[in-house]
Formats: sequence, C-alpha cells, structure tokens
Amino acid sequence: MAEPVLALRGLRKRFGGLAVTEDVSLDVAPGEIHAVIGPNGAGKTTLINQISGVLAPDAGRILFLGRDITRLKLHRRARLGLARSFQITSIIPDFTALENAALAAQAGEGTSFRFFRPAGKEAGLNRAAMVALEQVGLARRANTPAGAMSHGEKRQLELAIALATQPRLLLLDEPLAGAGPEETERLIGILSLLRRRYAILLVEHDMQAVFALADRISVLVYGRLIATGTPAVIRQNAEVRAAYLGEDDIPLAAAPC
Ligand SMILES: Nc1ncnc2c1ncn2[C@@H]1O[C@H](COP(=O)(O)OP(=O)(O)OP(=O)(O)O)[C@@H](O)[C@H]1O
Repeated sequence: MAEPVLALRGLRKRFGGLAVTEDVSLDVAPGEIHAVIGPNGAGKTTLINQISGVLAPDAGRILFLGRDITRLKLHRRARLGLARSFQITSIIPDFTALENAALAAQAGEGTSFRFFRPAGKEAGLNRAAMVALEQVGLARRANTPAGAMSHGEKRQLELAIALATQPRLLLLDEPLAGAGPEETERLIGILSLLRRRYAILLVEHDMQAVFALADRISVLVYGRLIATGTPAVIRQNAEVRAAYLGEDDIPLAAAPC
C-alpha cells in the first residue's frame, strides 16, 4: 500500500478523568475518503482538533506525509497542506466568491494578505481560485459576493477555500450540516468528484452520505475505535450495530440500487 497521507498512532486525549481519545490509530491513504463516525459525544471533533493542531494530544503521534507533526503549530500544519474546512466561518461576506478563494490561495502560498499585489501574481492567484471554484461547481458565481449566496453555495465555497490552498489532505468537519435535501445531493456529487484527487478525512452525521461516499469508515465509541473497514464490512459489524442500536439513521441495510 502507498504511504498514507495521514497516520495516527496511539493517539490519546483526556479531559480531566474523561478519556475522549483512547489509543486511536488510523490511516488515510492517498485519494481515499476515510470517514469517522460515532454517536454524539464519541470524540470525533476532539480527534479532528488534534489532527488540525487546535488541541495537543496527551500521547501518541500524528504523521503527515511521513513527517511527525504531533507538536507542530496549527498554521505550520496548514502550510504543509493540511486543510480543514470550517463551517462557513472562514468566508468573508463582502468579498466575491473569487476573492474569497484567491485569499485562500495566497494563504496557501505562505504569504500574508496584501491589498496591493503585483498584477502577474494576482492573475496567478485568481487562476488558482477559479480552478477551485470550478471544482465545486461555483465558477458561474465567481463574481457574486459570498454574503449573497445560499446556504448550500456557502458550503460549496467553503470547500473551494480549502481546495485553493492546494491541500494534500482535506479535513471535512460536517460538510453537509444544515444543508437541505437538494443541497445535500449536490454536495455529495461534488465530494465524490474530489475522491481520488485528494485524501479526505470526513466527519459527518448524515449516514446515507457517509455510506455512499466513504472508501473506508472508522467507528468511534467513547473515544475508542471499535472498527475500521469498507462500508459493507462496517454495515455487517455486530459491535457497530449495537453501538447504533436505537438510532435509526445508520443505513444498516445496503441502499437499493
Ligand atoms: N474542552 C473540553 N473539556 C471537557 N470536555 C470536553 C471538551 N471538549 C469535548 N469534551 C467532551 O468530550 C466528549 C467528546 O466530545 P466531541 O465534541 O469530541 O464529540 P463528537 O463525537 O464530536 O460529538 P458530536 O457528534 O455531538 O459533535 C464529550 O463528552 C464532550 O462533552
């Protein structure tokens, strides 16, 4: 198997007496969508926070492209190509979609924001921004102020902002949250087009989407991984079924074709 883009090894985090991440090891392979699911409070956000650098683990290692980044600061991880898509909070409403994405492209280059840039450089950033907008189906809305966009379009723009930084790994924290049925379908289509081009770690509550998109799924319960496998394997796992007992959102039967 190719070297994983991301490898977690024996990660542990406690809040007081509460073990929120307990001996978690998992890999995200190049081009793979690896979903982490688990009941409310299982520790998914805490895990993502450790990977992106918001929280420091108590023990264990985080390897990114073979490099130990466990103690690296958040912005240095971002510069290495670890992009976390935040829920709309990183969008500047008065900027157009293109300007938002160009700003992210500039940040991805490691230079700080400047109002006045050499024209040639600006053209390069705008090109990178446009490619990112095309990847999420927003090219036609490039000159629309972000604040005037629908909720679903803002979610698409969030993805474009992450893509414009030229990431090697996308950390997607509930990319479908708050989206209606049509928007959800559109976002699932966009995410499936990103598969193979990017390594993606996906945390998402919409189980239909997770089972449709993920190459592999890891199941977190009380901070521990109880299973990792393909959707078909996870669907059959007795421990997973027990963990989700009483919740009717996990598609335990395969979706009809
Ligand atoms: N800063 C903190 N201090 C103390 N406890 C915390 C802190 N952050 C999270 N927790 C606790 O850790 C546990 C895991 O929380 P976390 O938000 O990571 O779970 P989650 O799987 O993302 O949940 P959800 O699906 O509801 O978003 C919960 O019991 C939560 O109350």
